[in-house]
Amino acid sequence: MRAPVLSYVGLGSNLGASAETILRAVEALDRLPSSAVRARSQLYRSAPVGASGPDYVNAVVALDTRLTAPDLLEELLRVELDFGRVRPYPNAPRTLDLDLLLYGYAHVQSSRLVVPHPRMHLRAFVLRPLAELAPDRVPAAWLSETAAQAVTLLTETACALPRSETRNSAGS
Ligand SMILES: Nc1ncnc2c1ncn2[C@@H]1O[C@H](COP(=O)(O)OP(=O)(O)OP(=O)(O)O)[C@@H](O)[C@H]1O
Ligand SMILES: Nc1nc2c(c(=O)[nH]1)N=C(CO)CN2
Repeated sequence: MRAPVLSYVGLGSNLGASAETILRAVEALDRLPSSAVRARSQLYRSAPVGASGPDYVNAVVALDTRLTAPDLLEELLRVELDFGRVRPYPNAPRTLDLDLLLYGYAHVQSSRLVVPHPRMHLRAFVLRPLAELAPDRVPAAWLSETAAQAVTLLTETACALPRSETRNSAGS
């Protein structure tokens, strides 16, 4: 059996009940085959970057997975569809966006998947929650270069569901 790989997945939503959607999506990620959510960041609110529309809610999870990176991407795309994701035009508001930010220390470059995520270093809405979970994966220069982007913490009391529990082994 493959050894588990610690990956980091970014979650975003700016359509519907976004905070609740993010928390339910974390539960869906924890149910992925051969995978387990190890930790979830707090939730953050920010204006859309490079787009117009409602504010986003963003978070990051640490996901232990025995799936390959391409298989994990397929699962993420399936979960997005389960949450009603449609793509009418680039950067359109979305019920749920899942980005594979990091897959261990692997570098992946194919027509369908690029890891580390090629725009993560430009996005405070990714770096702030990722730095909570994995400060060693977020260079200080990236944080300072994105410091002007306003990202505010959503209070946990505003969220309907509790933080996900940490589990000890990567799925079955
Ligand atoms: N690391 C990655 N994580 C998620 N999708 C990726 C990744 N690398 C490449 N992709 C590809 O990007 C495609 C389009 O993704 P999507 O429509 O969610 O983009 P987006 O979230 O609007 O923009 P951005 O990629 O800038 O966050 C996916 O179908 C997938 O094949
Ligand atoms: N604040 C914020 N802005 C964005 C986001 C996002 O998740 N949060 N996602 C985008 C495309 O993935 C484009 N812009």
